[in-house]
Amino acid sequence: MSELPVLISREEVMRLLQNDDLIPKLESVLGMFSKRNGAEVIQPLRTIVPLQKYNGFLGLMPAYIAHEDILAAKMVSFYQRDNDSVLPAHQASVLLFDPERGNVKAVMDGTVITEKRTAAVSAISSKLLMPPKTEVLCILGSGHQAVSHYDVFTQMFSFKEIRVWSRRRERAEQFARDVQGPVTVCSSVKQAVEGSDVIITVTMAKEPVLLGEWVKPGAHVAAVGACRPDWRELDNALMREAVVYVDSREGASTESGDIILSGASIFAELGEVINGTKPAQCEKTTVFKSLGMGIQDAVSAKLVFDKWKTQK
Ligand SMILES: NC(=O)C1=CN([C@@H]2O[C@H](COP(=O)(O)OP(=O)(O)OC[C@H]3O[C@@H](n4cnc5c(N)ncnc54)[C@H](O)[C@@H]3O)[C@@H](O)[C@H]2O)C=CC1
Ligand SMILES: O=C(O)C1=NCCCC1
Repeated sequence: MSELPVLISREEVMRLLQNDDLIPKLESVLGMFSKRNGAEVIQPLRTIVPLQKYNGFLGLMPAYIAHEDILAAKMVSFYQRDNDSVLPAHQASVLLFDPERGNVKAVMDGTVITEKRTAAVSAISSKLLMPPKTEVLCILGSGHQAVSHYDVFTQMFSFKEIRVWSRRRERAEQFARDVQGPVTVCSSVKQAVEGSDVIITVTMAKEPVLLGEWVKPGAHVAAVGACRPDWRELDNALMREAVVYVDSREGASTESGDIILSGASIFAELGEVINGTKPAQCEKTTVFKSLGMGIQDAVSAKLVFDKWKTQK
């Protein structure tokens, strides 16, 4: 009989999953994915179960990475909650399997994995696509992803100024108190965005909050929210003027309202830039439209499990 799976808590995932280990693994798997070798990386389009009654969704995200022999599946629920709801917007678990035997080796918190790997991928997009001289970082939204993005961006880059905007100013002020280091709280998106070199959108908006007319030519936008085909964070002007990069063409063409509804064309996947088969057009305004991928969760879960084994 196979052994029972180990349970790895949120706190342990938080401690064990470090950006220094995570970023090279993500770069490598994104590159592998973009080679479209179906025997090497298997990641079906995520299945979404809408929960209309509760204004929510359940996403199922399996993946297999052959040369590292990683088989994993994340289940993630996400909800459009009222501003004052005490319930979390996103919750996730990751199952890590033994690919040979088929048993589950570990069940671990996937919420922290989602926060950290999403922010790490945005940091990779910025490393590749931001303008050579970057001084101002702008974060639109002040929730969980805002915090994880702040953490990895301040670890990897040095900005002269970091700005935050949130629908409610007091949330942006709370964010500024919670993070380590100075943050300018802005009263409008326009004020936050104008003059920024890197802009991160991490909101639950369904309509555009970021307008192209405010964006400095040559800036890089990491667009993380709006993960449904009828949701938007960016307006048509920005989507059509910028050079658009994505994590997965299939994912973006199916799930991203910013891409589908604007009619913008996708220039490249991040993995193609990593592989050197498509250029990083840093001199132009660039948008990285992130949707999230099962392979990102799979490499994260394997890192957590391997570290957990050495430390138990
Ligand atoms: N691309 C990816 O891989 C992933 C994307 N996401 C997406 O990232 C976004 C942020 O996620 P979390 O930080 O975990 O959520 P959260 O609930 O912690 O924070 C959401 C933020 O959006 C703001 N917001 C809500 N409705 C808004 C509106 N109509 N206009 C402007 N701001 C609004 C809230 O005030 C809050 O600051 C969500 O859209 C989520 O679905 C989350 C996980 C992975
Ligand atoms: O990749 C993920 O995980 C998610 N992406 C879109 C929104 C929910 C979680």
